[in-house]
Amino acid sequence: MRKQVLNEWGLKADPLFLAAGPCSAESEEQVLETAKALAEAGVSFLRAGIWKPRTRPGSFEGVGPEGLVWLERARAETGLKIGTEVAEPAHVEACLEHRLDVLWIGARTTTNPFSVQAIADALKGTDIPVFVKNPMSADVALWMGAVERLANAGLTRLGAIHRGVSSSLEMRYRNAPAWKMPIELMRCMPDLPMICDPSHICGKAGLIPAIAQEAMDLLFDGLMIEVHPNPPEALSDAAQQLTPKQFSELIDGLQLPHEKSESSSFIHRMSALRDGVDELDSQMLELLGRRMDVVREMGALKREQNISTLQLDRWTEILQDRVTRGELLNLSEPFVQQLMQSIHEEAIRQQEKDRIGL
Ligand SMILES: C=C(O[C@@H]1C=C(C(=O)O)C=C[C@H]1O)C(=O)O
Repeated sequence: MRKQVLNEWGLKADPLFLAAGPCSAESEEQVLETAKALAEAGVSFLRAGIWKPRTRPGSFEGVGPEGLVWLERARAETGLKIGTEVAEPAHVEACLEHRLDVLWIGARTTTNPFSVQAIADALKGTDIPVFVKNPMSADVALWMGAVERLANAGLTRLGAIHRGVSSSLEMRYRNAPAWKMPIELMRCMPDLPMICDPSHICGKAGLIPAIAQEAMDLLFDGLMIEVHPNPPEALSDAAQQLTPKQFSELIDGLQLPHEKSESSSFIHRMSALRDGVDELDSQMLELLGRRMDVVREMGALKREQNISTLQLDRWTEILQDRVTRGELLNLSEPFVQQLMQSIHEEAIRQQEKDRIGL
């Protein structure tokens, strides 16, 4: 259904919505060469950064409005639709002047509601499709807020792009995939088209196919992928851009799963397994409830003796022990850590609730 909406906006989404093109427009030749190579690959729109927000100054910051002329020429020569990232009202005005087909708001901009509101105001009276990338931090409310600001400005053709979140703990990827964020947005805004940007999650070309496939398995409607005719020479994000050939191979190799099956044996077997999960979840919740009963009793004892709620040595010992036990049960360290941290936070809340009367 979300794919159908994209098709209605004139953005080809069958079987997949695909946005591809260079991280940055660098020269007219580079834009045209990429566009021609992608015209055959069934992409929904040609993407190219015109204004590049870089982490530190001094690196290539985009060619500016001149690049919009190159995009228009690419559209005229190939028939591809064209889109770029906007970060401020002046960008919006320039893009509307050059009749871009699609815009997106980048992760850094989504982080700031002032910027998003200024863009929404500049877009009032138009109904150009706008995609909102997730904010840099794992904050779904900010992401939803940006979509809502655009909707409140009267825009109806809205979508989301997931590009991962920065994390000091993530070693493998440039940005942690943090799939729970787009999944939560899909749950809260089920009609919003949801695209994945594996280029920014991965940061390295070689990792992109696996993440693109994972996005398909998680019901994303499409992909936005950086493609450059000569990635090593790219002026920005050289390591994560694919050649047009690599892009086509990636798309050809994707498996597109269905959400539901008609097979009665599958339905029957899944239903039995789901009953098992329901039962285990119910036992798990009961155990957690009992754990909290014990925790509250400890809280009462501490209160009587004026002992601190937080017991750092005990907590450190618990965390280490549970991670080790989890590994024996095939549970990953980050998962057990997060689980135990959530449980500990609730334990503190329960003990403090009795203590400070919250
Ligand atoms: C339950 C206690 O209080 C806190 C909660 C803990 C827990 O949930 O396991 C551990 C240490 C304390 O920070 C305790 O002191 O043992």
